[in-house]
Amino acid sequence: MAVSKIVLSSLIHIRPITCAASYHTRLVPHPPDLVKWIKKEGGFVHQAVKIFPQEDNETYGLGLVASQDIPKGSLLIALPDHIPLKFESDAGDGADSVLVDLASQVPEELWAMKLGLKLLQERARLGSFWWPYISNLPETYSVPIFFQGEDIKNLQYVPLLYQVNKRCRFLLDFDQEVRRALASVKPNDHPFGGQELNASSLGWAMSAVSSRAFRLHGKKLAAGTRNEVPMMLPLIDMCNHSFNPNAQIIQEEDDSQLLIKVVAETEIKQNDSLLLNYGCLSNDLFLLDYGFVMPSNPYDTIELKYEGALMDAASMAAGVSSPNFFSPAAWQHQILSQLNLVGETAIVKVSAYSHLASATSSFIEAMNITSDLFNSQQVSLGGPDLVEGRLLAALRVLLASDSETVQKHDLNTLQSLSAEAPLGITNEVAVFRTIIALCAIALEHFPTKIMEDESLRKQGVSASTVLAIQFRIQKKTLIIDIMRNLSKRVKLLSSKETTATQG
Ligand SMILES: C[S@@+](CC[C@H](N)C(=O)[O-])C[C@H]1O[C@@H](n2cnc3c(N)ncnc32)[C@H](O)[C@@H]1O
Repeated sequence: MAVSKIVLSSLIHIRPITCAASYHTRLVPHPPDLVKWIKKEGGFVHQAVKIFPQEDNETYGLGLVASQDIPKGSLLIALPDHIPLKFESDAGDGADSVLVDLASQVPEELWAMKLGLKLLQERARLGSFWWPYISNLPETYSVPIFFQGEDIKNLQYVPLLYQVNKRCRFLLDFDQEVRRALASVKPNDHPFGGQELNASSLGWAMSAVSSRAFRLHGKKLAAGTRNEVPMMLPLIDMCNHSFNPNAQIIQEEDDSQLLIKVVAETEIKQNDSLLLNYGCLSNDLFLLDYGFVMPSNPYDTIELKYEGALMDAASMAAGVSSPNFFSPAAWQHQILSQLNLVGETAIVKVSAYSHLASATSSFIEAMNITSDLFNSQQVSLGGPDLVEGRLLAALRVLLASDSETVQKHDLNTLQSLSAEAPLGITNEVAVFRTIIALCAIALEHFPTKIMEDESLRKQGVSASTVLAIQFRIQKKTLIIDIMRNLSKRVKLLSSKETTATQG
């Protein structure tokens, strides 16, 4: 069996997520009242703020709702400094030093696991100060590390499959590290009160943190500045996400204590949910870290490999083929280097992933995908820029007929979509047609069509299958939207060209 399949089934077998489990279900059946606890600890909760199940979407789980109209600018929640759960590595007993050692083995990009260790420690500690908070956390998370193998395949999007596999692989390896570290620990120094951890409980903690922590200012440093520190904010983290939020988090210093507040950014009507903006993230990150997908996400992108053969195939399909894709002139090559689109950086990218290379390659073999995809440059389409500047500039330059016109422009102009046709209309049309063809190639790589996805989604499939299907529908819709947008631009440019010729 391929390593990846073991990876995936391990996570699933250790802590099965049964169909009955819902994202409403908390760690204990009747957890303490979070609002009462915050107030008892000196915090503030607006009298109209209530915890409520969000009924319109299964993955929403619980949320905060206004039980009456709340004027703009009102203080909704305030947490004194001792309530947020942070990983403070300078506290000093034996148990903490084991935790600090383990945390030091977590790669920076998986920072949520560091705070996750602290969360697990507090979850295991009898009489933990944070138990009223922790017992209110969801029992399960809808992130893809807990998907069945079939649903991981159902995502159909290689860059995300790669990230999911990377996280699963990390959790299995880290499970071993944790076991090794705990084997030699004295009972009094055991950071988890003698309880064993496994990949599944580590995955629970990592997901709890990635889906709920906020990065805010931490303690004051000697230089008077403050670091950005991830922290879990009880009650505040009951707010769901929107790109049009009606609430925002602010931090205030009060007698050198940091106070964390949530304030109404707009007027909030009775029965409206309190919504925060978690960030301008792609659906890959929303799904990996939070376990949901944003429909029509303006920050979603698709990743493509920048590679001569692919660009050539696309330009050929667009009817604008150029030998330059395989053998750029020296001046073109120089610009490609400035754009980081030749050889060297490919190696840097691969080495960043190299500790997971073996797991990844078997996963990718199992998925029938060539690992070559990760050996090349990634460029993106979509998001606010529509076309990543590096790709735009590379195509403009490679499809340009002479160096003189190109030399008239700086790299920023060449990378900008709003710089209208800097190398002439014919060049710009050829560039857009090539990108449209790239989109068509990307679309063909998905094994199913949107219509098939839609009908599958209606067939009473599991919540994680629905999520995987939603994810891939959004990616395909994004590609089609990019093609539409660029086609419009081509039409507009072509009509300008015709007018100019007729004139
Ligand atoms: C910070 S918590 C918010 C409180 C959470 N709903 C609960 O039940 O505890 C983030 C989680 O809420 C859900 N969520 C938040 N915003 C969402 C949205 N716009 N669409 C779907 N699910 C959302 C996701 O499950 C996400 O992982």
